Amino acid sequence: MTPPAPGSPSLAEQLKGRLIVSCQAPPGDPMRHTDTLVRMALAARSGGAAAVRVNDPEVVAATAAAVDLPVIGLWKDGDSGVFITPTVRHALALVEAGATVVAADATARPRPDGSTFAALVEAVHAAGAQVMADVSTLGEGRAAAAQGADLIGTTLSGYVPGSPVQSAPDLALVTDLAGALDTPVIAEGRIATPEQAAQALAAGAHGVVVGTAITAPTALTRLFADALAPRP
Ligand SMILES: CC(=O)N[C@H](C=O)[C@@H](O)[C@H](O)[C@H](O)COP(=O)(O)O
Repeated sequence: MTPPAPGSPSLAEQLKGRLIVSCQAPPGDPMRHTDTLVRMALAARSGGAAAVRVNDPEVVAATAAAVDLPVIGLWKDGDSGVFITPTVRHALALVEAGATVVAADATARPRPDGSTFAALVEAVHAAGAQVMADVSTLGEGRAAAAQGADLIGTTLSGYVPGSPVQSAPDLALVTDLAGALDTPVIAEGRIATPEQAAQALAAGAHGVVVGTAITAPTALTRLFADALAPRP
């Protein structure tokens, strides 16, 4: 990670009031192809995104090389428990690949190697990058901020045990986090329209991540196809 040139805006300044596009594809999806995901990131840049959020060190490296935007990198390893950048090893691989920010699960659940979120923050900072804490509750957001996270994202609201499944963005959590913390809050999860993105900013978000609504043609096609001919 190269530090910003003197006088250049900080990452938080670059993200203030702006859109971050999540360019990811689930396992088995035809779009899960590094060059394709890089093309999506380039399109996001052309469309006005201030940063991109990208999964897997290989995709982070290819995106950082090709796209002139901050890359928020994560590494999904597994599909249960803490699997978004679960360990320090995963986090440092993302920094090595060129991530400006490492996004990591900061829920209260145990990490697979018994490490702590605080240790991950310390290691990423020592390597010269920043940390986005993916949380599901106000308490997790407070804890992550106290442990030194640079950004707090509502990413995991609705996706962990005890967090009610929702179809809309969790703007109440955005409001609560923004009211309680000095650390910038990033609204993420189920933001499906430009109006919802604007509502997230109005609720106090510093920036807004949109994924599926922009970069997931398989899921979007399914919405339309199912509306015409619902599957059994
Ligand atoms: C819960 C989880 O694993 N979220 C992931 C985090 O990186 C991604 O699968 C989401 O697409 C991303 O958060 C953006 O959200 P949405 O696609 O709803 O705009």
